[in-house]
Amino acid sequence: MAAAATSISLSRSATSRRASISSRFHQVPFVSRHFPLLQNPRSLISAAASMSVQAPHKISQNSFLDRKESGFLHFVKYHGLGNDFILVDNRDSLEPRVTPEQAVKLCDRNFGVGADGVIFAMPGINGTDFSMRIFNSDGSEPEMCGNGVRCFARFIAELENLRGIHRFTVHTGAGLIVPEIQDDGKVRVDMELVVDGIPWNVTCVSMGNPHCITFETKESKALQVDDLNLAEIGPKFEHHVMFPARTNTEFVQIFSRSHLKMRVWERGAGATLACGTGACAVVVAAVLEGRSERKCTVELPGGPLEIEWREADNHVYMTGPAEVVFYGSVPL
Ligand SMILES: N[C@H](CCC[C@H](N)C(=O)O)C(=O)O
Repeated sequence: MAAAATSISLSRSATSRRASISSRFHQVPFVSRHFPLLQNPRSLISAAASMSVQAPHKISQNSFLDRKESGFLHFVKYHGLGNDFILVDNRDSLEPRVTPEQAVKLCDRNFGVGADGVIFAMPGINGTDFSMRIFNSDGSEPEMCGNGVRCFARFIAELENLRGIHRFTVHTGAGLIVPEIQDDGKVRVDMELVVDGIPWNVTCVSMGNPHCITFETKESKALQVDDLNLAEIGPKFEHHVMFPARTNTEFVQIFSRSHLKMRVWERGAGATLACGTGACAVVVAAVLEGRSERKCTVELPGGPLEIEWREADNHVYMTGPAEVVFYGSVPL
């Protein structure tokens, strides 16, 4: 186990960096560290033990970001409200330069750098400016990460030396994300769901089974549910990468604050005439979005259901008919 030479160089944080780091880091010198890609966490200890602290000298963040020595992982540590990540410049390849197993070691807070995940800034895909992949600290790979994408945006701004307000497109496992760096250094991300190239405003509700409810696309401010081609759009929601277990999808039109109309594309069943859990999820979403009262009539293609999300006990009550169609016997 070769102890790798690791050096720490201290430098004052540059003014522009202060804009991107929360105030509690305002006076702390920026510490840049680069760790050789080690085979096991013990090596990190020997590397840490053998590290020599050079006399503090100023490095520009650009010179650090330009470091390319092979055999080392050069990274920048970011956090979004304490959710912290190791950010890696991977713009030269769509293959992460760190494996999930190495990510686990790097994220180890005792034997590694310590982080909630490793995020890779990669080349764009299908015309986007960049793509982002992330490994969790357990080595698994999520489709997306809200705090992470803000850190990603700040990292891109450093790498690309962007100043002021900037928006760029990022391909992620959850589809297209468009972060916007604001002039105060904060990052705004539109977390809409892009399905078939169209941004939809959605609210997702679990009734024990997953439901994705939408009242509008970003462009058109209200759905006319009878005009929708469910056979075309339904499967694109059901199989969207955002829903690894797939989802039921309810498309809703508001007639009044107590009268909603919905059509449903069910997971595993397609367009059905009625969906009880879906109607319940619709009322929960409508209340959460401030669109309806807690007690509504939900009109489905097969007929109405009375739904109440009762404030007193937080239960959702569904009232509706159930009728015999016929009696039958079949040979098995
Ligand atoms: N039709 C059922 C919902 C079935 C949901 C199923 N399609 C799923 O995969 O969750 C209902 O009335 O609640």
